[in-house]
Amino acid sequence: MGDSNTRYADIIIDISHEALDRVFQYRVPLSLWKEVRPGSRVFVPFGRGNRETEGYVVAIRPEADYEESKIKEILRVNTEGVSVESELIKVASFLKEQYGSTMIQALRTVLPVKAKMKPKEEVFITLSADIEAAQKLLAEWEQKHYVARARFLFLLIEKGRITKEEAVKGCNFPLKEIRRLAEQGIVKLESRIKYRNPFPELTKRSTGWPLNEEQQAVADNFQKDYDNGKRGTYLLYGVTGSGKTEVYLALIEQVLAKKKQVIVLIPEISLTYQTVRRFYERFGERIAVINSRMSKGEKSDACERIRAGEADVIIGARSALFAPAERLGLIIIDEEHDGAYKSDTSPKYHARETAVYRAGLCGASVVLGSATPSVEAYARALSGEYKLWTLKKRAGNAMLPTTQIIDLREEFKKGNRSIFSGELHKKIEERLAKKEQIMLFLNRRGFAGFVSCRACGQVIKCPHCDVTLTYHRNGKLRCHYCGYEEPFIKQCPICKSPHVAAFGLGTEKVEAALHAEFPTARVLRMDMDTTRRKHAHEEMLAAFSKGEADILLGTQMIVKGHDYANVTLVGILAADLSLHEQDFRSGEKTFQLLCQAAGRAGRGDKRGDVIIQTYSPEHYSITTAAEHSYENFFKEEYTYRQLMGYPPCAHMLVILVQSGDESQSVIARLRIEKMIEQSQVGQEVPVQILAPGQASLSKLKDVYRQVLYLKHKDKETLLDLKRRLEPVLEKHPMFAGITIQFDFDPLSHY
Ligand SMILES: Nc1ncnc2c1ncn2[C@@H]1O[C@H](COP(=O)(O)OP(=O)(O)OP(=O)(O)O)[C@@H](O)[C@H]1O
Ligand SMILES: [Zn+2]
Ligand SMILES: [Zn+2]
Repeated sequence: MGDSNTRYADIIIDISHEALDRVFQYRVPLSLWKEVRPGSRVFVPFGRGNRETEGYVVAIRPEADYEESKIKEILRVNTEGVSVESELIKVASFLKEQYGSTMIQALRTVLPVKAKMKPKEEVFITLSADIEAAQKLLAEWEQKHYVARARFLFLLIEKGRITKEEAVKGCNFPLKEIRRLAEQGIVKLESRIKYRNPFPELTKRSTGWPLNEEQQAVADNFQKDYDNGKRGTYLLYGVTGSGKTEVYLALIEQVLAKKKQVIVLIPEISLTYQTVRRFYERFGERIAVINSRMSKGEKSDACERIRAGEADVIIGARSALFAPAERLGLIIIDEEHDGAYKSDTSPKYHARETAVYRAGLCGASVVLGSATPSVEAYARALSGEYKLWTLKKRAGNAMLPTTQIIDLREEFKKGNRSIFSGELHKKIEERLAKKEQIMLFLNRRGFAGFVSCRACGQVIKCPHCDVTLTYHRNGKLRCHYCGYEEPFIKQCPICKSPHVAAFGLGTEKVEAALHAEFPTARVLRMDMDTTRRKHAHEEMLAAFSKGEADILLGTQMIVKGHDYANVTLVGILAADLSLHEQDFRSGEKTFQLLCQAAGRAGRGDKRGDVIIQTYSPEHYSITTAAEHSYENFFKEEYTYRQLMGYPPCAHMLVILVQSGDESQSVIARLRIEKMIEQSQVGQEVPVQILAPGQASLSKLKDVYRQVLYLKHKDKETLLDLKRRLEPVLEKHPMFAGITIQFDFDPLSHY
């Protein structure tokens, strides 16, 4: 055990991704105990000459990993100003603590990418003359035997764009000559810096729409708090099409006026031209976009601009939360309910909580926006932890669509074996005749083989867990929460119908049905298959928005934040697929999908219709979505979570145990289970342990996965348990070669 009079600090010297594996240990002198914390900047003797070098403290420990006599001491703390790195290291420490991971994993998550060398400025040459003129010129030059010149022009015509090197070195055509061609308007020279603004053709508009009354009230409220120095977390709950983006733009303007920076998080899939251009139109060159398709160099460049303060509106997906903004004043999280805000690799952090933590460190506010807030966020808004803003009406003249629920069991009884109910069929024909557009949405979640009865809609569930059983290749039905199993009987337990089957309905099948029933309709199918190619997703949406198709058919990916004025019918083909996922959040996910999908209808001047086809017309997720009533949905859902002890009413910690050896993974899981059980003896309210054994994804890339679920109403109790467990898991010989991951309040099942 460590002497209680010693304290050690893990320090990183070179703060870049590449060097992150290397942590150096130093002793913290007693006089510095108070000051030295994760994130502190300190000076230490480093290297052979013990040069005084600056480093960052990333962790404090009571024990040393090396021989005591070899450990050097920290010299002093750098108190000059706070650096954004210090802040991000504190965030990493929070991630490790709250979500469970190693400090290195946490640091790699938060620290900005630094490319070793900044990318050189590259000069590109493109044609400015039209292609026919260029070809004529090429023929002329070839005739005159202008070899270099002709070679250059030929290459340019072929490739459309070449680099200066290709021209000068490859074609032996001097830069001086290229410049002359540019002066004559034949070619154009462009420097690579241009990529910073992907929308050079857009001109900055100074103002947007004048805000309507509801929007203005929100903007005023924020301004008042901000001016009074009040910072906090706000939940902007605004129905689909209520103009939340316009509100964000107004809030950003207020914060920029205070010379602060803003981070705007958008789900990756919505990070499209359509959304980003609205920010460009308002803020022009002050924007930096960070997305996962960027190269390391581009990311590093964006980070440099942010740190230098050249860019002060940062837009990106989840990881943009860690942008090195030194003057951060506001973090906006759009579509706050989206599952993509939770990381699926360690540390499995949630951007919402992490944003609130980071904002707290630097005196920023957080605005969460959604038409269908997560149960977590709304519960916190009701409890007063967040401030709630509501937009009840659609912006402009648009009205919320009318919604009709169609019971697919009735259709089956009537003898309709088509994918489309009679009502939906009729409405599709009407829209085609009127040249209005249609979106058909296929709920593909929970596709993985839940079993239901086509005659009565009954879904086969676990008797202990209120989740669906899933069909396994071994011919059994299984519960992924508790491990319960039963044989698959091809007869409905309720109505005795033999039409019991693992459910499945693919987009291709629907497309074929559309062609058969509506032969003249132009159909655009959007799913994982048709959008694999880069930019395919955006191109298809653009084509649909230009009216190049009558029907857009797709999965989840078509529901996100699109704004098409001509869409007046939205059909949801099988609304309940996601209801039967082996997941306590399935009711919430279904409600969100339905509302967001329905929200695409009638956003222009014409009122929209929504048809929801389902086998569970009485389920509250479906009825409340049809009423556009988030409040009613929330009441039902919250009661259910309370009853079952699910988040946010209680907390859940998943421990995932992985090993290449099956029996080792089982033994390790059993060992942990025993340790936890023993630790709970005598506890007034013990942690509840659910141990289904193998995860539903029981083997992944030859790694066996065992899982434990821990439940307790106090988050602290679970965090404390994790804290006590971690050092044991690290050192105990039983866990050598075993990977153990934590997931706090999971968003998906294991
Ligand atoms: N004050 C306003 N006056 C007129 N039109 C507006 C106003 N504010 C927003 N709009 C328009 O209303 C439409 C919906 O706005 P926006 O996309 O911001 O809504 P949203 O709340 O983000 O919707 P969703 O959650 O469905 O994505 C847009 O076309 C927008 O230009
Ligand atoms: Zn069960
Ligand atoms: Zn039945």
